[in-house]
Amino acid sequence: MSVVVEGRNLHKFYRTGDDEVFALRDVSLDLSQGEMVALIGASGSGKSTLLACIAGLDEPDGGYVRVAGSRMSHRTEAARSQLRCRHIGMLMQSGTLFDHLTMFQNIRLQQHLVGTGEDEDVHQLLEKLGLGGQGDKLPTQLSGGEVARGGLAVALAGGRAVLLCDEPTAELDTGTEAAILSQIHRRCDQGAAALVATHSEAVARMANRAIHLRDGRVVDG
Ligand SMILES: Nc1ncnc2c1ncn2[C@@H]1O[C@H](COP(=O)(O)OP(=O)(O)OP(=O)(O)O)[C@@H](O)[C@H]1O
Repeated sequence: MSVVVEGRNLHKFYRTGDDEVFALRDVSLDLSQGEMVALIGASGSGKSTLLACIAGLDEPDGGYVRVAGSRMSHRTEAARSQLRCRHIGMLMQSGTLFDHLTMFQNIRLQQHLVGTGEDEDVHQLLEKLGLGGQGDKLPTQLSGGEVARGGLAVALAGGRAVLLCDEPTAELDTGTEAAILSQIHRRCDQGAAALVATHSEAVARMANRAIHLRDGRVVDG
């Protein structure tokens, strides 16, 4: 299977006052089509920073990221956004849905950004995630578990090649966790690559392999 995300020698540090925090130290990784990879590490080990650098939401201070053959890092914000919209679906703990749009409209917006337009059936996507009949509701009218599944619907919309998930099942009941994981897994079976930052053993068990981070470095198990 071909490599869709390539991260090489990534370094990232944050400066707060006189202090520097090294969030990533020489991190390299490949994600290939069809694989679900768990990103595991203690709080503060650099998981969110790595996801942000891959997604082009942040720039690494050293090294580079390529997504679907195009350079993501060290480009203008507009170029990074365009590449992200086209190739990356993101599932965060919060903030992936627009509160003033219904679930249906949230998904349509993503499809529009990806350019898949009317090809994909929104009702079917909602149905698959157990949200049939919730399409006309605003995210604020849904439960926590429904919002989480709605976030996944948005991440899956448009059939993008890469899924980046940051603690997608934290604080969810086991039923919702299982529903979300099985949909991520299914999308990988269809050819996507997923990187899932997690503390959850259930996620780690379901993944094809795991990348462990400690103090910003990739370590063995
Ligand atoms: N904007 C920032 N400014 C300063 N330091 C930051 C910033 N963002 C992250 N850090 C620091 O960088 C390190 C890595 O943080 P990061 O959020 O990537 O870890 P994480 O593994 O995702 O943690 P968690 O599991 O708690 O979400 C931590 O030491 C954190 O305090």
